[in-house]
Amino acid sequence: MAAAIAGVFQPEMQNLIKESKVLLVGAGGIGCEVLKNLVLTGFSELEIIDLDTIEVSNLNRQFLFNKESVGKAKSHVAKTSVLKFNPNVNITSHLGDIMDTKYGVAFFNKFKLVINALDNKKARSHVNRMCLSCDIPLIESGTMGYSGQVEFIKKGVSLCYECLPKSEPKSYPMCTIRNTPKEPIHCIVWAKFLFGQLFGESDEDVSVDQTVYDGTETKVSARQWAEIIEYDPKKLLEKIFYDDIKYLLSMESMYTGKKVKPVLLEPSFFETEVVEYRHVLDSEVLTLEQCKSMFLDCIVSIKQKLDICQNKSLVWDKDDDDFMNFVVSSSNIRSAIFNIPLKSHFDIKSLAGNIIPAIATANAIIAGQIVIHALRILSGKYERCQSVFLRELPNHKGQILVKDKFLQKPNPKCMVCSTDGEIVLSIDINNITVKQFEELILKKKLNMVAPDVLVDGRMIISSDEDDELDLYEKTLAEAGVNHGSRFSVDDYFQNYSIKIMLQHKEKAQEEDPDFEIFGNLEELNTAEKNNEAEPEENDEDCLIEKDESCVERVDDDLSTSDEQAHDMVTDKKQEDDSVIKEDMMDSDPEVIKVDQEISNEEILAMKRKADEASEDINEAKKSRVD
Ligand SMILES: Nc1ncnc2c1ncn2[C@@H]1O[C@H](COP(=O)(O)OP(=O)(O)OP(=O)(O)O)[C@@H](O)[C@H]1O
Ligand SMILES: [Zn+2]
Repeated sequence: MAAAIAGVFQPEMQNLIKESKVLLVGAGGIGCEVLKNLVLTGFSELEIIDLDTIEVSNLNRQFLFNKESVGKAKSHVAKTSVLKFNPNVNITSHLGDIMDTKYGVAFFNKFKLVINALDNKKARSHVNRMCLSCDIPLIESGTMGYSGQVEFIKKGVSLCYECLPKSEPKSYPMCTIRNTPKEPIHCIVWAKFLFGQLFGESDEDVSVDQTVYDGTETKVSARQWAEIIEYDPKKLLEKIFYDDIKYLLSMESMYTGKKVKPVLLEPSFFETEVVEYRHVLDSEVLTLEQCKSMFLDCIVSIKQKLDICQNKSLVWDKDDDDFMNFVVSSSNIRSAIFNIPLKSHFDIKSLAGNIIPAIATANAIIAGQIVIHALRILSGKYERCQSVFLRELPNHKGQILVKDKFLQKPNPKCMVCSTDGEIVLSIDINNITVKQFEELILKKKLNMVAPDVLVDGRMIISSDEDDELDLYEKTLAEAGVNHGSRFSVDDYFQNYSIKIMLQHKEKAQEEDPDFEIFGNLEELNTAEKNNEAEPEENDEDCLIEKDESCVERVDDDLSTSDEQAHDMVTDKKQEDDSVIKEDMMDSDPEVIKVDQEISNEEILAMKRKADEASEDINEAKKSRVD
């Protein structure tokens, strides 16, 4: 089935297709489709990289793989499969991480075009930087359920991947989770934390500590108490769903205003016999009595698993029936206490596992569009490579595949693709070590791989192991960093530099964010003024983050249409403050807001343009929140 492109394309284009070396990053859902399309279109010089091996769950949509491929490298199997369609193609496959330093500038420079078919922001940001640095056009893509998008990225020509703020995974205030849940998801998140607290490494404690009356009245953690009572299911039930609730109710001030007060379950609930629940379909909602019975049963089974587990710590997994039952039963009992509707096993599994099913058709449509972009890029028609969006529902014109009217220009204030990138870091210099600064801010937040840092001309972090700087365990203050110091940060691997201006801000209380990043000083001052003017009544400072494990990148609300050309407007909720706040003591960020600066004036100007261009501005405002 070798590609026959003679007669389809002009001779010059045929040569470009045959000779242009293309790198495909990711051989998953979109990657497999793209590879097949490239090969069938006549592309003949391809390299593909993926760090993963094939799992059974990939087989429903990653059709270059079959049962025999399970456990083998995705990139190698994908290569072998497509060679059957067209054996005249030269494909090199790599089993590896694209962020590995062996895939540096020399590797990227070989390619005429790079295509991202990835599933995480970190790798996407990295490839974005490599392509900007090598000035290679990049096609960025993503799908989520029925939605998807394709974007063209070229240095100085278009927006880069990091030009606009990205929506962060949905997060919930920790205080809401602990004390004032309002929606089923709050109880589901709480139940997962409870699992961690009782059986695993606790991220957050959601059940109160206990006093043990053993003559000494010792205060012990809920986990220690559970061990003391040998995970007696009935005692746990009573503690979690009665004693803890009574404790919450004792804190009068907690339930002022609109906050829903929990209602104590009748003591008889804890006494009654167990009922049968196993016949209930996953799509049906259990009764409260059935939830109780399920809870009692799964505690016994989980305890058995804990006993045989070597390190005495379990990790919650949606695919373990007992673990899942724990979350179903305990989240539903808590919902009943807070007058929140109960949910079915099926719904809770989707919410708890953050599962958005991958749709093969969405991947196929996006992959088709990627190849159309690739052809336009090769023929230099950059202006025709506007972003394309696959919508879950048709727009007012009945279209599901819509594109921006114009190619968006780079954001002059982008901290990645603009030449004068400088950001302001507000942090307590006595409360962070040089090592934490490197790991949590430079690598984790700013996506660098191997940074070198000079402060006021003095090196404090080096990517060269031979440089023995010996400062890593020191705080920034001890390493000679002051309020107003300027960091010059270079990542030679990514060929990326940024200046960071440091503002010392004492961490007054535990809940204060450990650091904040602002686009510039003006923004910092505005944020500070706002803080002074309106102290946040809410519990925003103790947010937790939802898993994003299964979510590929995509616009949350793809309501773009042809006319809604300039809707690079972010969702109004996000544009309020372009700040990153993060708790660096946790491995996971506690609070994240969007980074990078787009001034309000710019946003207004964009909105005005969108107004002019669109018949339906309301729809436009909702879109583009990736
Ligand atoms: N840093 C990286 N280097 C190389 N490949 C990567 C990197 N990060 C992610 N990938 C690959 O990108 C692909 C993305 O594909 P996809 O979104 O379909 O994910 P998947 O893991 O195949 O499916 P799912 O997550 O739904 O089970 C995966 O095969 C993944 O291994
Ligand atoms: Zn940019």
